[in-house]
Amino acid sequence: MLELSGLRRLHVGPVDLRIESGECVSVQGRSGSGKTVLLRAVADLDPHEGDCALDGAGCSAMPAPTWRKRVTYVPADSGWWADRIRDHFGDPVQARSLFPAAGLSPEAIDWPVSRLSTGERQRVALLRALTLEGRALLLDEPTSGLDLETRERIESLLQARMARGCSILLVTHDPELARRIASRSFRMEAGQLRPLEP
Ligand SMILES: Nc1ncnc2c1ncn2[C@@H]1O[C@H](COP(=O)(O)OP(=O)(O)OP(=O)(O)O)[C@@H](O)[C@H]1O
Repeated sequence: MLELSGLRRLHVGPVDLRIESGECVSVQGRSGSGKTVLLRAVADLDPHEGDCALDGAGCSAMPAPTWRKRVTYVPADSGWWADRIRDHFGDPVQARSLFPAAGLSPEAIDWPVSRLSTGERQRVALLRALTLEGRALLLDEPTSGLDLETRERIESLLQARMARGCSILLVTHDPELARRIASRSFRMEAGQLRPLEP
C-alpha cells in the first residue's frame, strides 16, 4: 500500500492519498496542472513537504535509492545513461524475455538506444521499471502516442503487475485507459486532486 500524507511541492498539495496493494489510481488534468510535479515528489526526486509510505515504511526514513527502487518512477521521457539498451538492465537475458510482451523484438536488447522510436523508448523504460520488481509504480503517460494494439499490451502488463500486488499511480490524458485499469480517478485542479465520477 502506497500512502501520501500532506504531500506538498510548488503549487501542488497538500495531497493525501492511499493506494491499496494491487490498486491503480489515475490522475488526469490539464497540461501544466502539476501531475508530474506530484509524481516526482512521491518519487522523492524534488524537495517537498509531507511524506509518503510504502507498506508502512516512510520514505523519509530510508535512503532515497532504496525508496526509488521500491517506488519506481517512469517519466514520460526517460533518461538513458548508456548507448546500448542492454546496459540499462541488471539482467539483460531476463529483460529480453519480457520484450515481446511489450510488442518489442527480443533482438532489440542489443540495439543502441538511438535506434529506438519514441514509443519503443517508452516501452523499454517501462520494462526496465518492471524488472526492478518494485512494490509501486509511478507512471507518467505510459501509453501516450502508442497504437491501440501496443496500448493493450501495456495495459495487460500493468494488470499483471497489479495482480501481483503492485500499487500504481497513473498519470494519463486517456480517460478510457483510466476507466479500464484504475479503480479511482482524480483530476488535478488548482493543486488538488478532485475525485472524478467512475
Ligand atoms: N522545478 C520547478 N520550478 C518551478 N516550477 C516548476 C518546476 N517544475 C515544474 N514547474 C511548473 O509546475 C507546473 C506543473 O508542471 P507539471 O510538469 O507537473 O505539469 P503536468 O500536469 O504534468 O503537465 P503535462 O500534462 O503537460 O505533462 C508547470 O507550470 C511547470 O512549469
